[in-house]
Amino acid sequence: MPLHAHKEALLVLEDGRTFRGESFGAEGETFGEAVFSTGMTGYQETLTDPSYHQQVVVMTAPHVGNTGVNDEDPESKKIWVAGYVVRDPARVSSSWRAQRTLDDDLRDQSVVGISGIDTRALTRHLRERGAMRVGISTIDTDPEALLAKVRASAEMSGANLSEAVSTQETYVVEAKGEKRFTVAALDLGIKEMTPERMAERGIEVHVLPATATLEDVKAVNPDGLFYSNGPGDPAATTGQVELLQKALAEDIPYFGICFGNQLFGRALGFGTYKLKYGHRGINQPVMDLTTRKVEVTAHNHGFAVDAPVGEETKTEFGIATVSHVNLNDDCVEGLELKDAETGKLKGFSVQYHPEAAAGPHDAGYLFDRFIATMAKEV
Ligand SMILES: NC(=O)CC[C@H](N)C(=O)O
Repeated sequence: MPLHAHKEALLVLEDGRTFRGESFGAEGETFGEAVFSTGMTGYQETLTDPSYHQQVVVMTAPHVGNTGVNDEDPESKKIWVAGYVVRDPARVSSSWRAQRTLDDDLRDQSVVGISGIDTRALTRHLRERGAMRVGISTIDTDPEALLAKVRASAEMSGANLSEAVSTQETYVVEAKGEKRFTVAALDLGIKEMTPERMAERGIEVHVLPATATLEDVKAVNPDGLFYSNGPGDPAATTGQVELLQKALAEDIPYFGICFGNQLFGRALGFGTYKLKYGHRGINQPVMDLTTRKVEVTAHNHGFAVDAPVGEETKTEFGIATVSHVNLNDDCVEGLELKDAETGKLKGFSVQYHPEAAAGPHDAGYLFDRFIATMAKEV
């Protein structure tokens, strides 16, 4: 299937750097935070990850769209990225699983993209100057005019976005085989693979809206509480931090992924901060400080927890420690909370993605650790 005939498109960064390319996907104008993903595979999963809400994703992989689009790989019901920047879109989709082209999907879902961009130069710019706001337009190709709109657009710092992407209604993902545990999972932007990974281990997952209360959580009679990944600034997501504190005070075992790690950190009294350009890709090396084992892991985060590595922190809920660190930049990648008296694990979280779609499955053991925590075995 050939690409549609394309017209000129313009990309302008907040600091004034400008790139010219061609329209890819929908025509129009879009704004967001420019971030780059280094994943060489998994563009469908990236596009449909709700954590990318209000972000314009730059793909460092030079060829995007080669295997087209299917209805099996998405991580949610729609494409969430605010815009999409690629070097060279595939002219032909080639896979027995392909149902449509990527270009068609972007058009159908009104996602504005740009192709023909020197994504290597753009990525180096973001790496050196940091993530920043960006605009893409096929209708206003005057750089000065677009720059003014970029500078007037919303910032990621201070943005509370999880409620906008969350389910409105609770739904249940049934356990596969024998049901062993019930988990209340707060949907802050959950990816479909996460309840799936729990269900295949015998967990019945009740996915709750981001606005759920402690009563809603307890109504499920859960063995454990889970917080998902999600978009936005953890410092702006206060209601969910309060809910987590109440659950920890009631000794409900906890597991959090990505945003769920940042909110766990805040619930324990640590701060969070914005990374210069974040981690987005599927080959980030992380060390488990307990076992000293290194995992290759999938990431998508722009914020991180500020907690001391190698030190115990006394909190009102127990003793907190940093469990995992990133070997590229020493950033905190996991937290653990133990009961001050018994030393039993009360909760833990990781900044990366053990459900890994796309990505390596090195960190899949963390779902088993959640089961062991709920079973009070660790
Ligand atoms: N994938 C996520 O959960 C991202 C968390 C948060 N929005 C960040 O960018 O750091």
